Amino acid sequence: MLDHVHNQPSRSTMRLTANALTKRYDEFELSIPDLTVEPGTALGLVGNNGAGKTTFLRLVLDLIRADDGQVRLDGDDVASAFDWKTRTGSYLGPSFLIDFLTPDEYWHFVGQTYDLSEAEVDERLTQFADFYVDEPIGETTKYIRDLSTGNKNKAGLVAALLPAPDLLVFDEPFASLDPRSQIQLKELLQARRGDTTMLVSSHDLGHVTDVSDRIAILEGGEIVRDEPTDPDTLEDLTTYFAEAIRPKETTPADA
Ligand SMILES: Nc1ncnc2c1ncn2[C@@H]1O[C@H](COP(=O)(O)OP(=O)(O)OP(=O)(O)O)[C@@H](O)[C@H]1O
Repeated sequence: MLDHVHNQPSRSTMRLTANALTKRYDEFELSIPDLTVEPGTALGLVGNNGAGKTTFLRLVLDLIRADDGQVRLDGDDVASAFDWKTRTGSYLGPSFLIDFLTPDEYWHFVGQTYDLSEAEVDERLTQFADFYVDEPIGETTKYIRDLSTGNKNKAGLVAALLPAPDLLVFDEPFASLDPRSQIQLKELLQARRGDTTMLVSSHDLGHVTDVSDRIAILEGGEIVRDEPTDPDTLEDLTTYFAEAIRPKETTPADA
């Protein structure tokens, strides 16, 4: 879609809704009765190992099928519609990568799938030159399979950001990145706030708070808290998880 005043692609971000969403694995059940993420909102997902964060993100991306309910993006059920795929960038981990390609080859391959020309991909990659520093962008020679874990993740994160999608979905995007890259990634995500709907799962409470408008806590497959971020969010989250390992002391009056 073109913005005819500026002859540029017009910005439109995506609304995500989940209704009666259920996914079962043996003893585990993810159950999200009703969730809406408004266009341009960044939703952070936190929760202990096995809480269901990745399962939810995989359902959003139609990588697995729900047992009940659905995820809709701008009203379209992700399990049957296609349009959202060309408007979504995602990176859930190294299994997303094609590891017999170099990062440059991979980024151009991804660019083609989003109908970007070679020149557009090259132009867009310049914004990541300080972020992906293992080898200069445009001159990468190492195959993805030979990269360090952090550099693999950076190659995947660049590929997700490259198409400037309306929806970004990231699972543990800060994992294995060096501190400098973590700060740069935060800046890259913060620059898109308001323009892009984002789902970001992370165990780094500080980073996820910094890049999110809302934080949802998942516990045992359910969203047990979902609140806008504010200056107290990081402390509140830290207290929440600390209390899970050190339950509040009971006072004599409670006994
Ligand atoms: N393909 C599968 N087959 C069986 N069980 C699965 C499968 N995928 C996920 N699970 C189970 O679903 C539950 C939720 O897993 P999930 O990966 O969504 O959690 P998570 O919150 O992302 O955890 P982590 O923080 O460790 O990444 C776990 O009990 C997990 O074992």
